[in-house]
Amino acid sequence: MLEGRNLTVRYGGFTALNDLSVQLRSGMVTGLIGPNGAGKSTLFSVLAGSVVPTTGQVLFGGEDVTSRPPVLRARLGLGRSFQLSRDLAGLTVLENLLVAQPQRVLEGIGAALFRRRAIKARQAHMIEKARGLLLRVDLWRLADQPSAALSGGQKKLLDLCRVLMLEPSFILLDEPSAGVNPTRIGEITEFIRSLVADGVSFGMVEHNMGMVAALCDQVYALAEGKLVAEGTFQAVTANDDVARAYLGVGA
Ligand SMILES: Nc1ncnc2c1ncn2[C@@H]1O[C@H](COP(=O)(O)OP(=O)(O)OP(=O)(O)O)[C@@H](O)[C@H]1O
Repeated sequence: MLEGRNLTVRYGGFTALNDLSVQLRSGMVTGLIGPNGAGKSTLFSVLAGSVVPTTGQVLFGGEDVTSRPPVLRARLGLGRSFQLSRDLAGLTVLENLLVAQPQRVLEGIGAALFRRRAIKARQAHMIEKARGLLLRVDLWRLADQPSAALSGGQKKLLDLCRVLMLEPSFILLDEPSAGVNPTRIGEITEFIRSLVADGVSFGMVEHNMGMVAALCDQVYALAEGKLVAEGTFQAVTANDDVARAYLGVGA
């Protein structure tokens, strides 16, 4: 489980998150929804480790990770999506996955003798892993193409495959439907579903309510840095306070 306890984030005098607590349970997909400026991205960043909360705690699998940066959270099995960066856009589809793996440096005198063989074996293993993932999302046929040539939806799938190279147990997704042609959103939804069936848990910030309805087992609705409602998609969207928050009407 990924848990945020009493999270507050202040930027100068502005409170972006106000004593907010969430529990993103294992084995399911949790959606973080709310109108613009509600604090979703801030909460995502705090859970992922790129923002340290002013007060409050983040626990992953019961361990306090509040001040651990994303790279250390990744080692514990917490992955997060990144938009395709300009650096990676110049690489091929396959290369994008091969750079995802952190280098494991072999140490010691004896290790030096075996290093070259170990690196070769490791590369072969990574290529096999990347191939398996790319086959699942129908991108293997484009393995040697520059990733910049992919469609918005294909880039999202590639982005997700890059996260999966690190074999996380829990993945945070920042707007998986953003920049994707609406007719292709179903493919991303299906891939996430298949990963949940494999045992991967997800938390996602998402504006597309169709995708939230199709994927999320539990939903947290935020407004003005606070929690407005939590529960199933149906329960949360039927909540009057949530409706008011989206309409911008004072409670
Ligand atoms: N680094 C920052 N410095 C100052 N204010 C910030 C900073 N980051 C976010 N904010 C403010 O905190 C509030 C919450 O922003 P956040 O991006 O978390 O909202 P959001 O729910 O993700 O919105 P959107 O759906 O528009 O992305 C906003 O009013 C925003 O202007």
